[in-house]
Amino acid sequence: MKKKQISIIGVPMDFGQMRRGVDMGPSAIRYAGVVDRLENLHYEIDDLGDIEISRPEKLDKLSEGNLRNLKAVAEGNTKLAKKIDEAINADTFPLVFGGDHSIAIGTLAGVAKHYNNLGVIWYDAHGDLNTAESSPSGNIHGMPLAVSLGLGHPTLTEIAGYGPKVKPENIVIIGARSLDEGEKILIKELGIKVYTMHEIDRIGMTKVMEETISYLKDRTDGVHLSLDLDGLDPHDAPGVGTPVIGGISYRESHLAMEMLAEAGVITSAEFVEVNPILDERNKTASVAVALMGSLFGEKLL
Ligand SMILES: NC(=[NH2+])NCCC[C@H](N)C(=O)O
Ligand SMILES: [Mn+2]
Ligand SMILES: [Mn+2]
Repeated sequence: MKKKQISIIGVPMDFGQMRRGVDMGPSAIRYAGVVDRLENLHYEIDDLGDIEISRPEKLDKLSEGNLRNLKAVAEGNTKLAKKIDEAINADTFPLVFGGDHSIAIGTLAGVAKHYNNLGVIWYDAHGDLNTAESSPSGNIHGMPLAVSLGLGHPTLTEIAGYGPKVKPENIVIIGARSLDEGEKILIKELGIKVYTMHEIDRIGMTKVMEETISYLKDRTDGVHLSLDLDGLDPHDAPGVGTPVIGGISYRESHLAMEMLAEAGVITSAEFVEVNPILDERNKTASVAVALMGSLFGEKLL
């Protein structure tokens, strides 16, 4: 990691899906000791606190078409994009805690304008490539990657006043094992690079990360890591809203983070979908913090 200063930004957002509790993710991750962990690695940490997200009880849950809570999701992400922008202008590394994965819309809106060719590693069981038309659920947390490609409702694709944020050839999805039909079509049409669980089983995480790193190094000038905890197997990360069995192991995930640290390619990161209500004694938040340790260069010896 190039920058020695990290800005932590919490996003207690749960409007991108239907299970309450994921808004407590940022607290759970802090409680699991993230600041000490990163300070021990000699980073200077500035915890900027949480983005203000309206409470659902107060909200007129304005949905549009098949886009649940569209207005609330757009509002939160607009604020987030601004905060990210400030963190990067202050020459710090933005480290974002979710919240559901719809917050990647705001993170990428804030990050992408600082790069000509931003790369994205999407570590996830899902593709999150749905649009209102293809989504089986209407949940916006299943859409952020499509939105960042410029596909979807303009209220989302134009956040921060520009779009698209990323190019399909600069994206690598790792850990996919649950894709909707429309997502599969889009992946083929756009030629997005995907390592499904099949490839991870077959060639191993070492090869997957070697290939990912050299692929992105060649074509990008910065790489954002968007890590959905449901990319991991539910055995290791049970506290998520949309678990899918047969996922990436704790060990493989550490290896992936260690290889990213060694390569020094990551320029911003977010850890999302931690839901303490569904968790077992804060296990998933602790796993997230352990992975952040590896991402920022922690070693045993
Ligand atoms: N970030 C997530 N956990 N996304 C899950 C998405 C699930 C499903 N593909 C949907 O669109 O509803
Ligand atoms: Mn997911
Ligand atoms: Mn996701």
